Amino acid sequence: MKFTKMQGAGNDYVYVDCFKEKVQDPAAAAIKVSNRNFGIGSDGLILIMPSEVADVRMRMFNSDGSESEMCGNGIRCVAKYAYDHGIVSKKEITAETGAGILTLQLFTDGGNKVEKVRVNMGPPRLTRKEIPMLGNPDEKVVSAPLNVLHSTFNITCASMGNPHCVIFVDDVGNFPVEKYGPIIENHELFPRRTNVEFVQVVSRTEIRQRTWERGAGETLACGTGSSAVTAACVLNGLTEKKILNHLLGGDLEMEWSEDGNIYMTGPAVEVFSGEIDI
Ligand SMILES: N[C@H](CCC[C@H](N)C(=O)O)C(=O)O
Repeated sequence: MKFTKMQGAGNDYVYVDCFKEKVQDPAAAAIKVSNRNFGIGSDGLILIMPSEVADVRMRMFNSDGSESEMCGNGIRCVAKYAYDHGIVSKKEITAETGAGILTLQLFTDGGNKVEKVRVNMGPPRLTRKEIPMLGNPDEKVVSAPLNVLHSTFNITCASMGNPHCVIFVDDVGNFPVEKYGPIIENHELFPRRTNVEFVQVVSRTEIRQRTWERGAGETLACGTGSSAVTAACVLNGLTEKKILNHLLGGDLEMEWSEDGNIYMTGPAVEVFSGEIDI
């Protein structure tokens, strides 16, 4: 199988061009290629596929083999791959994902390669039934208490096609993400598990985020997570609607626009290509 390794803000995936390649068992392939000792090393596997309703289609598998509806850092890399490798020739493209059809705007460098992508991530879905979460299906979850081990956290939850649970902390750099992340990911409140974002508010326009991803553990960045966090910051009255988010692997520019959609702008980088037996 031919592949291309790409990363967006340090959130790295193995990308396969399914305009050319066929992947029989993507869940098994994701587990194999993601392994950082016995495989290529990545947070998961992303398939770049033809679509009947958009310019390109993305399917995304976590490093544990589970499939997610959406991946924010991944969709920017899919757009870069599609443009740089001649699948599309426009700078505004559409992509079919498990979270619907998204519109992306591509920004190129001097060599006409994509270096930055702005994605309309759509609106945050805020009710329990949309996330999904147990409890009153039509209720929003904004700063609701959740007991974990011997601590109580106030959680704000949103779906960007995939589920997110946002928790504000004082010192995100020293927060024990590995201790609380997996317990919240697998908490009975979330029937499809959840991604967990820990966030420190720096100012009305700047935040820091660390992410415990469903199916992958702590990663250097999460684009859908950053979108859910943007909504959570505003819903809790902590920031403006336009913020700069510092993640472990880089920065994302975020905006919850007046049109109700969340816009994410960030880098997309091709690292190397190769072939692997699967
Ligand atoms: N890192 C990705 C999200 C992966 C989400 C995945 N872990 C899930 O199961 O939903 C992003 O940039 O949006």
